[in-house]
This record gives sequence, C-alpha cells and structure tokens, in this order.
Amino acid sequence: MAQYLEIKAGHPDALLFYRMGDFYELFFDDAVAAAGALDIALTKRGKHLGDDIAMCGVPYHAAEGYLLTLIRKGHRVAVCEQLESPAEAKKRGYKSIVKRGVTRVVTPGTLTEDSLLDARRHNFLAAYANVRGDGALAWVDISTGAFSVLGCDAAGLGPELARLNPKEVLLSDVGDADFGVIVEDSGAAVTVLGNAAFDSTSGEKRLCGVYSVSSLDGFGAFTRAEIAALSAVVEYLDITQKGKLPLLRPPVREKREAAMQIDASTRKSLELTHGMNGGRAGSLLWVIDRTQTAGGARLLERRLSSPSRDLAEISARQDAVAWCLDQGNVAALLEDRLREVPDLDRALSRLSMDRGGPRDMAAIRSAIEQAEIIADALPDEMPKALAAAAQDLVGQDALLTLLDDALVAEPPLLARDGGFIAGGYDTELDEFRSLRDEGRSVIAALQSRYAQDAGVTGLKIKHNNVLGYFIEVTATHSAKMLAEPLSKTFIHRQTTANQVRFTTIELSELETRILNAGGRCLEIEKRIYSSIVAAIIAQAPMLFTLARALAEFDLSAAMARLAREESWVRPLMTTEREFVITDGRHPVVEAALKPSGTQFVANDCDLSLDQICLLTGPNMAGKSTYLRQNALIAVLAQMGAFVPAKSATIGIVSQIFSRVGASDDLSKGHSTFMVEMVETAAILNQADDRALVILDEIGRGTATYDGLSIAWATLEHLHDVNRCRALFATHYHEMTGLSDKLDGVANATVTVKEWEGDVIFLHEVKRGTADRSYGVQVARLAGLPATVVARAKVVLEALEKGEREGKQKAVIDDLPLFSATPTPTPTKTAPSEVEARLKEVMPDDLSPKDALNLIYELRGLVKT
Ligand SMILES: Nc1ncnc2c1ncn2[C@@H]1O[C@H](COP(=O)(O)OP(=O)(O)OP(=O)(O)O)[C@@H](O)[C@H]1O
Repeated sequence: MAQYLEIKAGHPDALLFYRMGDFYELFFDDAVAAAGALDIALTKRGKHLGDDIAMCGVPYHAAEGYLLTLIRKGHRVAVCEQLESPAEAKKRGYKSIVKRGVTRVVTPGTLTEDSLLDARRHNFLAAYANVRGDGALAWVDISTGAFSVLGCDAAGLGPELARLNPKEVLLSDVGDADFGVIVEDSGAAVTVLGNAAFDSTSGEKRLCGVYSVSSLDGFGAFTRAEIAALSAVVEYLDITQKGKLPLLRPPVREKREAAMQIDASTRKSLELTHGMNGGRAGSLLWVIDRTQTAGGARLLERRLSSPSRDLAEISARQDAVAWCLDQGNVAALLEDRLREVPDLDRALSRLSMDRGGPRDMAAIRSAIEQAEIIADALPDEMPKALAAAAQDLVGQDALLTLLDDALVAEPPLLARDGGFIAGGYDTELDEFRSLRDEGRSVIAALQSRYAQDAGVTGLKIKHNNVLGYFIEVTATHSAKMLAEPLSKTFIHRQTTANQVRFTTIELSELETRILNAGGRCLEIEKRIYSSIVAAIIAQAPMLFTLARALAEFDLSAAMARLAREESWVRPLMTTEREFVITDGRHPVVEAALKPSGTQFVANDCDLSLDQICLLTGPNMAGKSTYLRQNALIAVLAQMGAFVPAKSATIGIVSQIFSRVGASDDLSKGHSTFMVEMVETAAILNQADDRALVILDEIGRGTATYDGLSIAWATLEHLHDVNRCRALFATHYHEMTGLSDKLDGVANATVTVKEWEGDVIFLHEVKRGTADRSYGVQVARLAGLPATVVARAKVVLEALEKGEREGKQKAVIDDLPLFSATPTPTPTKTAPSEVEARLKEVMPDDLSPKDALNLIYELRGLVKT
C-alpha cells in the first residue's frame, strides 16, 4: 500500500492502473470512478486507516479495450508496471516487494495502439502558446511522427482546431481562460501544464536536442510562440511517455494564408469530414474516399480539411490525378500493389516506442517491397508531384534485405515468445533451435522406449509449469511402477486421483538441456530483434518519406478512380474572381439518391458577373443542396481533386463561409436566433473580396419583418462592403426586388410544377424568381394531419387576399381561427372491395396455391 500511495501521489489527475500479476488493479477513488465508467464490479481489499479500500481490476491482456473506454469517457490513465519479476525481487530478500513504476500515461492525444486509433484519421495532440500576445499552435500525431506548427492569434484558434480536430490540447496554467473555452468548444480534451513547459528559451534547447541540431533555423524561421508551442508538445510527450520520446519528424511550419479559411460552423454545416452525427457517414470525405491505404486516407482527410490557396500546388495535384486517369494500366497496378501496403507510419512509431513487435517489422518489410514494385513499374515521365514521390519510393534495399533474411514469412504479434527469426539467419540461433527441437524428438523416442520397458502402452511424457517434464501412467499401473525393478528407474513425483507421475534421471537431464536451449533461443531472438529495431530506426526519416510518397500515389490514384467512376472533371483554376460551374452536382446527395434510382438534377452556377445569386424557391426544392454543392465544388477544386460537374472555372477562393440550417447552443446560452446572428456577424466582419459566402434563410428565426430587414441589410453589406461571391437563399420574396437596385445581384429560383394541387419538385435552378413557397403542400407531404393542412390553406388564402387588398389586420381578425371553429372530424370512407375481401382472409389457413389465387383475385378487384 505504501508503494501504491507513493506512485499514486505522482499521478493525482490520472487513474492508476497498478499491475498485480495478471491484473491491473485500481484502488480508492480510482476504483470507484473506473468501476462506474467500465461497468465492472467494485469490491474491497484490505483496510487503510481503518476504512475498507475500494478496488476493481481488469485483466492485463484485455486492458486495451478498457483503456479505450476510459479515454473516451474523458479519463487519463497512468499505467504502472512491475519492473522486475517476483523471483528477482526475492533475490533482494524474502519480503521484498516487486519494483513498480509508471511506464506511460495514456491520454487522448498520445495513443499509439491500432485498436485504440482510427486508422484512417490522424490523432493529433496540440499545444497553444501565447508569448506576449503572439500566439502559435503546434500539433503532433505521435502514431505517425507528423509534427507541425502555425502562427495563430486567439481569433484563429477556433477555426484551426476545427480544421485539425485534435483529441487533446495543452494550455499553459497562466494563459487566458478563454483559450480553455475555445478548446472545449472544439471537442478536444484540455490539459493544463505549468508555464515552464512553454518556455521558449529552454524549449529551443530541448528541440535542438531532440533533432540533434545546434539550431532550429534549418527547419524554418520559428517565432518565440511557435517554439514555445512545439516545446510544450515535446515536454508533454516526455512526461507521458516517461522519457521514451516517439519518433518526431522535423517540425513543419505552416502558414494560415496558405489554406482556404473555413471556420468551425462552416465545416460542420458543409459536413466535410464529419457527418451530422459526428462520424464519417454522410460526410463528403465518406463519399469521395477511394484510397487503399491508411496513410492515403489520412492524407485525403488532411487535404480535404485544408484546401490550398496556392495555384501552383493545386495544379500540381490536378496533374497527378489527370496522369493517373490517363495511365489506366499503371494506375490499376498501383492500386493492386497499394492494397497490400500496411500502415507503415504507425508500425514505425510503435517500434520506436518499444510498443511494437515482429509483425510491425513485417509491415515495414512489405511496405518497402510494394514500394519497390511500384517504383519499377513507373515510367520515366511523370507529373512533378508524382516524380518527386517516385524518387522517395526506393533506396531501402539494404533494410529490405535485412528484413527478408531475418524474418519468417508470417511473424507473430509479440516478440515475447520468439519464433520470428527465420532459419539460416543466425548460426548460433539455428544450433540452439535444433538442440531444442531435437530434444523434443528425443522425448518422443524416450516415451516409446519407457512404454516398452514398463510394458505400459498408455505411458506418456508430459509437461506442465509446476513439474516440468514428467512421466504419467494411469493409477491402474501404479503398483507395478512403484515396485522393483521399475522403481529403480522411475522416481515417484506425484499421485493424483487418476494418475501417477514419475521422473527419471535421464529425463531431468534432457529437460535441462531443452530448457537451456529454448532460453538461449529466446535470448538470441531478443538480441536480433533489438538490432533490427535499431536498423529500422536508423532509416526512420527515409521511411517516413517513403510512407508519404506511397500516400501521395494512393491519393492521386484514388482521386482518379473517383473522377472516372463519377464522371468528374478537372476544374480550371485562376487568380481572378470567376466562379462558373456547368452542370454541378452535390456528391453526397447524389450518392444518397443513387440506391433509389433517382437521378440528381445537375445545375449551373455563375457568380462571376453577378457576384451574388439570390435564390428563392419552394421548400424542399433543393435550395440548400444547390448552395452547398457549389461550396463543396470549391473545396474539392482547391484540395486538388476533380469536381462533380461538366466544367468548372474557379478563381481561387480565400475563405468559405456557410450559414445553413438552424441549431441552438444552449450550453453557451445561445438561442437558435442568437447562434444565427453570431455566425452572420462573423461572416460580415471577416469575408474578403475573394471569399465565397453561402447564406441560407438568414433571419428566419425571428418575426417576419425583423427577419426580412436583417436579410435585406445583410445582402446589401455583402454586396457593398464585402464584395464577395455569394449565394443567398431566402423565402422572403420581397428581396427579389433588390436585383433591380444593386448591380451584380441576380435572381434565381428552383422550379416546381403544380399538378392537381400537389407540387412536383424539378430541382432545376433557373434565372428568375419564385412567387410562392408551397409550404402548405410540403407540410402535407410530411404527414401533417389533414385537418391542419386544410385549415392552413384557408388561413393562407385569407392572408394572401388581405395582403392583396391591403387590409391584412382586418382579415386576421375576421379569421374564424380566432373564433374557435370546431375541428372537422376526419371523414371516414367505406372500406374498399379489396379491403373487405382482405378482412375475410385468414392467412394461416391459406395454402401457397390459395394465396396465389387470392393475389389474382385481389388484382382483379383493383382492375374493376
Ligand atoms: N438537384 C437535385 N436533384 C435531385 N434531388 C434533389 C436535388 N436537390 C435537392 N434534391 C432533393 O430534395 C431534398 C430537399 O432539398 P433541400 O434541403 O436542398 O431543399 P430546400 O429548398 O433547401 O428546402 P427548405 O427550403 O425546406 O429548407 C434533398 O434532400 C434531395 O433529396
């Protein structure tokens, strides 16, 4: 208990997983918290200061799953291991306690286990530093070594966190409390560190130490804040990994201006990487992902989250996709090979942190192998981005030879039990192995000899952990075995209910030889294992580059496949302010319609001359879909992908803002309307003339005239001040008059057909205005009770009539609604012939033939 309390004192904010043999045990409050979170039994063990000690435990071999649950529920876990075996402890004295120590603190941002991670997404740990008003955000994925930093003021923190989606963010204990709120809003866990961790002077030294350089200048000209943020990350890794730093790639300095700016609410409403339910399903990422490897999928997610603003970079990526489309055979081979490529980054980082095993080595082997095959198949002439990547695919021959020679074809997961080094690689190992294996065949021979000598055919030589090797016969033979002459050779060891066990001098000697040989084998394999790990780590920077190159090929091929399968085209990107889309489509809605066979109606969009498009149209006509599809096309184009359209010309978009749909944020005390206004304010204050703004039904959350006035003034502001390209959907038909007053505002509408009182949605966007919203008809389609729909029609007609005649108030007063009309009872129609016939049928009494006849009969009734 003293040992426990001492270790626990060092980790007051984490649940302590205290290793006791085959279990991790938790005590006191930790036990209560963990038992609740894991839904496992809470028990007691011993007393402390007179009180029962609460306890619970989880088996160590199943600990990963429990860890994941605890991390997901917001806990941190300090894993305390036994640092020696009980036998070693006993050597120090009979009552010695096994040495224990925390080997790792598991937090949301520092996971490395495959089972705890989403293979197709990064798992970022971030740190935000503020040095005298200058802010910087650094982030790392320790499972891949990717490490980056970016100058970022407080206003930029929210959008950047939305872009990166880190799982954990480190903040200084002397920082602004607002930072904590921003981080919490992003959904990441906040971890507060002492301000010393953010010290840029000692931080610079620490970073130089990590990369074994005398200055960081070679990696970029970092600001003090950037160094502070980077070093806080390293400090935290040091604390949580107990000095065993993961492999970190040199920090990459990013610039905010390099990427299209997309704030958190826009990302959410466009569902770029996460659907409405927070998972992948329903997102753009989900629909466009055709990558074969985890590395490719992660690169896709990064690109989609950070569309570029650099024309050269975008066209280089487009060239790569176009090339893959053009070179169908090479692309097909690429995809075939990539399918065999395991997660190189994560295997590498696990090995570097001593959490890997032989299977990770095999993963590295097959990644290098596939990379070489791909490199061999590539032609000399390739677009720039792929040519550069192709060079990084080769150069690991020596490591490949080592892994090929040293490893068996399918090594086990863990190094612990050996058996992963190939025969012929190490002569000493081979010798001990044959001794060990020979021993086994000698045992088999010995068994048959003893069986013959004793005249007991059922005699067996067996092995268990208590007795080691022993000879076993059934109890019926015990008298014979215990009597001379057999008792001279067979020494009695144990009698159980049905068996008697013996040993012989010969057997014990053989056992020692086998055990020694087995132990030696394990030792040698361990030594070779370490040397292979060292050889791999020595190549780590090149292997990370190779992984990145594979991901680049994977992504280009995947984008090409997508373009081919879905008939997407290469958009023409310019530095002007054009935005011309012909036959654009919404990829997610189109994919959702596909199973039902419904055709998505493609629509044009031209914001070049008329920089603002004011869209009116009935409910359910497809306004939101149209707005979003154009934003998504811009995002796809700037990530370097092809786009769902017949043709597209897009002047680089600097920022995208989207205010779509209504939601409240009760946790912040914001009503639906308040949220809408906060988001609109952000757009009007920030959008520049290269921005693309999408506003859907601004002002609908308040009274009609307030809403209309706000929408009106907002559109004027976008037009006069922001001067950005915008799509503006509204049900305020009064606003369509603005196009006469303001240059560069054009009206468009989504067409519908009226047929026998119903609306038919054509989903076609045309120039012009809508005169009605057909809200009542849509409400009927939604299943509003017929009485309500009928009543709404009456009210609507009266209101419209009143408006025409300019006496709306009088009409409202006249409405019978306010003089309590009796609710018309739903009319009951007599049952149809078919219904009447069906009522007579007893399904259980029907033979198959009767049932078929019945169907014909019913069909006949319908005809008549
Ligand atoms: N271009 C299209 N082709 C085919 N179906 C479409 C198209 N656009 C929209 N739809 C279908 O219509 C549905 C409603 O579209 P959307 O939400 O965009 O309408 P809306 O005009 O914004 O409606 P509201 O004004 O009620 O918010 C979509 O979920 C989709 O199924």
